[in-house]
Amino acid sequence: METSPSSPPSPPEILDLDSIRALKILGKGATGTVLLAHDIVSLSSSSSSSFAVKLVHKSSASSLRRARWEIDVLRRLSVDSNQNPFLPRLLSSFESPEFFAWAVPYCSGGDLNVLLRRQNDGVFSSSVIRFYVAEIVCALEHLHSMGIAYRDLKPENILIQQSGHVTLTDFDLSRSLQIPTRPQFYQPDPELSNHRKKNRSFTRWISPAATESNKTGLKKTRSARVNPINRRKTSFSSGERSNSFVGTDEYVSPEVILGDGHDFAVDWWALGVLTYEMMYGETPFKGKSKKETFRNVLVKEPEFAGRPNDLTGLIRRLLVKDPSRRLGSHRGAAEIKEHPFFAGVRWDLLTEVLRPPYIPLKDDGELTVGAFDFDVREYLEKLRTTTSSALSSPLNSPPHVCHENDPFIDF
Ligand SMILES: Nc1ncnc2c1ncn2[C@@H]1O[C@H](COP(=O)(O)OP(=O)(O)OP(=O)(O)O)[C@@H](O)[C@H]1O
Repeated sequence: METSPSSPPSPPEILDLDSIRALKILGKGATGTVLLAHDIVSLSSSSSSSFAVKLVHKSSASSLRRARWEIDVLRRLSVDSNQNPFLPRLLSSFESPEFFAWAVPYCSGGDLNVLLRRQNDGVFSSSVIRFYVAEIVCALEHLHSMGIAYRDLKPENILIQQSGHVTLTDFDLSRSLQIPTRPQFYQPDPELSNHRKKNRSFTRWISPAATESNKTGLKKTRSARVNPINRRKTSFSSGERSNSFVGTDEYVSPEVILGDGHDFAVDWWALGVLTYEMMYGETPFKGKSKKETFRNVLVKEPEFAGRPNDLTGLIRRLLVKDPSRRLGSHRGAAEIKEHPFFAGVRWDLLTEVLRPPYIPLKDDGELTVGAFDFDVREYLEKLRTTTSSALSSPLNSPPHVCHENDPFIDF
């Protein structure tokens, strides 16, 4: 059974659109536009005073519902006891009859998809994969412990903070599910929390070519949503499962395609696809068409070049088609953390790693306040009066291509 979020924390600050200016468009997805903005009242031109503002037009019942839900999740993540270093928090929000706008911390390093494509051979080394996957596991563990299945894990939704650590973004497809009551599901390892030493093991650098931030384009490259091939009506057999059909086709799990209901294990499947993509530069089940991709997801076993090792072993265990046998399905993230690929990882010290694989350059010129900034209200007015596909930005960014085949009927 789906659960409604627990009682909302105290309301965050209202985002005052008259006191902010936008510096550039950071990205456009199916539902929203994300701007880099700064507060003109604070009079500071440093990048640390900048933040990201997501704008969503209430163009349909589904965009309204999804934006409300995303703000709700962010609000819950902002409560002191729920804050996590790999998840965003809500800085402020604003709602008009036509729009939602909300501010979250700015991640200056772009997304993992762009970073991966900029590597010479389009792949990460296993130590870099270990670093990123470890942080993503912690983020998912935290969401699951709050009863939230993320359901949209893919490289485009993993942002790199100025510190080099990751942040998950885009919670509009996430969903509240009942937290499993299995013993030890979310028990942290008491051994780990006793030690607080610095860990410098992840010191490998990524190609310098990656130090440019996302300049390859503004829209997400592969954010096409999947079409339902089987949209059975909800038939929950247990309170922990959801039947809505969501995700991105190459990342979608077998149980979602089959419409059998799904739970937190969908995130561990997507983690397997993501890890495979970081290792080989391509996803394991991609076909020539969506239909072929789904068929592959259902019947094809992932192919691994080279000798088996801990990394391929981890991926294999995550890409088990039966969700009840998949790594993570019984004791959650604890099972994944115990996998030999992570041997030696100090889970409690991830944020203290001094040199993550890639640290974005500090102000690379994009944040020159006053040079190109534009009025957010004027931009909203343009959004209102122009169809999304015809809209061009004040900074001549490419037109937004919308990939949506709205899968949210059940949402
Ligand atoms: N905090 C942030 N810092 C920097 N860039 C960001 C931030 N939040 C979002 N972006 C950029 O904006 C893009 C779109 O953001 P987001 O995924 O939230 O939008 P969306 O409309 O919900 O996308 P989707 O089509 O997947 O639903 C991201 O891929 C990223 O490039």
